[in-house]
Amino acid sequence: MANEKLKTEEGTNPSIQKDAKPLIIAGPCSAESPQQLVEVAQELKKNGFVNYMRAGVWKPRTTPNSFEGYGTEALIWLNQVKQETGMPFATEVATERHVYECLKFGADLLWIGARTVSNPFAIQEIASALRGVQIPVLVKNPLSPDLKLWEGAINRLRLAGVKEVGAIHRGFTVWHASPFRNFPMWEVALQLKANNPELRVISDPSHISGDAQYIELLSNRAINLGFDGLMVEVHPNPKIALSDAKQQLTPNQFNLLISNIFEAKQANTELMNELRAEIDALDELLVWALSNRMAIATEIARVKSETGQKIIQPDRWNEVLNRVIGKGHKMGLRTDFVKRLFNSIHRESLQTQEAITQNRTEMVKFG
Ligand SMILES: O=C(O)C(=O)C[C@]1(C(=O)O)C=C[C@@H](O)C=C1
Repeated sequence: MANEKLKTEEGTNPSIQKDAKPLIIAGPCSAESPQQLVEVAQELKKNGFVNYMRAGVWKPRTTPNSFEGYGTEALIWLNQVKQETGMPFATEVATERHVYECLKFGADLLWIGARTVSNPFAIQEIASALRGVQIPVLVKNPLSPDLKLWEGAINRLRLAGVKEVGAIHRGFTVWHASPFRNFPMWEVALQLKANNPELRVISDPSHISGDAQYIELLSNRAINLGFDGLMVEVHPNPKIALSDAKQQLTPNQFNLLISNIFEAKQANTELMNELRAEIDALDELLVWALSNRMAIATEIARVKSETGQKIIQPDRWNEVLNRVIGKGHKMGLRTDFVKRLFNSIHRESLQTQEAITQNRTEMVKFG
């Protein structure tokens, strides 16, 4: 991968504090077995961009009898995988007990899901359980586009003393036909960012789309809008996933996604810098040319005042204008633009000349 600068540094304690690097969290929707977790952790480690491996342990499911996660047993697996691979892990908590279990088994980051964030009692319970503990916590947006409720949950954690709080945009639940599972309503998350410039806000294209085919599109959109990172679901074999099979990427698809987004972005930045440097150089030439032109107009003004010629010379000006319009046309410039630009230069030239001749008349009168 070309974009070495953005890679996570080996051995550094991952943090969610704002810095230049994107915060990347990836991994399966649910922790399904120790083998599944080792396999995905090794792949994510190889990718080099991933700060935390995600895996759901307790799954708040919409429909009863869906797979609800392996609970504490899965935390034991995650802890072992972390020892083996060195990959820090993140999981979702919804109750006080979840927080205690996660802390006991060495979770490195916690997130709070949309359903839980929608309930201030649940958030307060989690915030109180986190008092005095330093672990990064990310708060997903609530189910409805209620910015105050989202900010309220973030503030409850801050008031409990959690220093590293961030946010995850996972879209909003709507009742209408849409290609996406959730409605992105980017403006809500952007407003959260605007209100809290220090807050790291990442996007979760897997939950917004509910469909692996839209993840690149949504990830690109998020990064271009200035989100601070991504949370993406990755499974060694999505087809057999126990939850959200349709929205999980294979490790290869994930590697491609990351290289497409960040390498393309870096290439774009380099190209932009080169192009802007060229514009700067040309602007300097323009200013140099304008300043020289004005110096010559000043010289002409002196000659005019000595020989009694009028400052404005319509015939000469038409000649100048037609020549530059003709040249401009050949070089792809619109006539209207060249006309406006040169008429403005002419006005400045006339003003400069008037000031000069005025001065000279006064000098003759009084001096
Ligand atoms: O050619 C002149 O007489 C000038 O003073 C120069 C200039 C110009 O800026 O190009 C300025 C005023 C005239 O109306 C025509 C042309």
